Amino acid sequence: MIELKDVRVRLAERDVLDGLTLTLPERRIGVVGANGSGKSTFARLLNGLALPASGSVRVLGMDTRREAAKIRRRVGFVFTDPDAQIVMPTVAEDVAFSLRRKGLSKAEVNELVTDVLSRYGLAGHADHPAHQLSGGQKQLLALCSVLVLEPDILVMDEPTTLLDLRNSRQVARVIAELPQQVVVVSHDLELLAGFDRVLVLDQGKLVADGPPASALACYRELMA
Ligand SMILES: Nc1ncnc2c1ncn2[C@@H]1O[C@H](COP(=O)(O)OP(=O)(O)OP(=O)(O)O)[C@@H](O)[C@H]1O
Repeated sequence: MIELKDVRVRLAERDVLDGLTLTLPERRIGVVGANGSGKSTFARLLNGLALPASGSVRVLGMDTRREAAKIRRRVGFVFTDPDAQIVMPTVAEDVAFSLRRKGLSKAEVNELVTDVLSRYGLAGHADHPAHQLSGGQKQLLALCSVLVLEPDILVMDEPTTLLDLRNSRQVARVIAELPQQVVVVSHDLELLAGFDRVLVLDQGKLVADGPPASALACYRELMA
């Protein structure tokens, strides 16, 4: 559960989000809006990477201002650029690196890594250099490295921006099958069409909020 109460975010002496009051219990939540409308800032609010200047953000019952470290352990964040998230030389090592703080044995780590890579079609690439994967495979690897930690909530900032239609659809299928709550910032309207709820931001304000059909119609009108 995610709850925002009268949230305002200021960056460089400007309100980039304002007046956001939301309760988000749905499993698949999309966020759409023009460039610069505040979507990434909204995503960053959900794990305490951005903090409200006023109002409050509560995630899993915790206030992001007071318990950001705890929240970050339970909210997985997938950034737009997978290269920024890949830190180890090979695919398997990169996923294993995510598990370094879990205190698991080598065999347990190997089992979890093998399992997540095979679930997302990367098993054959386990020993390949991570930076030589295609853009889509890198995006899947970044997702694997977050999912292996079994977060309670997954936040994704434009997860299909770099992808062709086939890989976008693969990520859409992955998202559809995930058991946890997922919040996705995206310009990919095909992806968001299958979600439970879509928020439309414009100049830092929530201008539409509802099922994808009506929210995306509002977004299209805004962009016309
Ligand atoms: N660190 C920062 N310092 C100052 N201003 C910032 C900072 N980060 C973002 N902004 C500003 O806040 C506003 C919202 O940015 P944000 O990245 O949240 O928008 P967005 O909707 O995700 O945009 P896009 O679709 O282009 O990724 C923009 O005007 C941006 O210039």
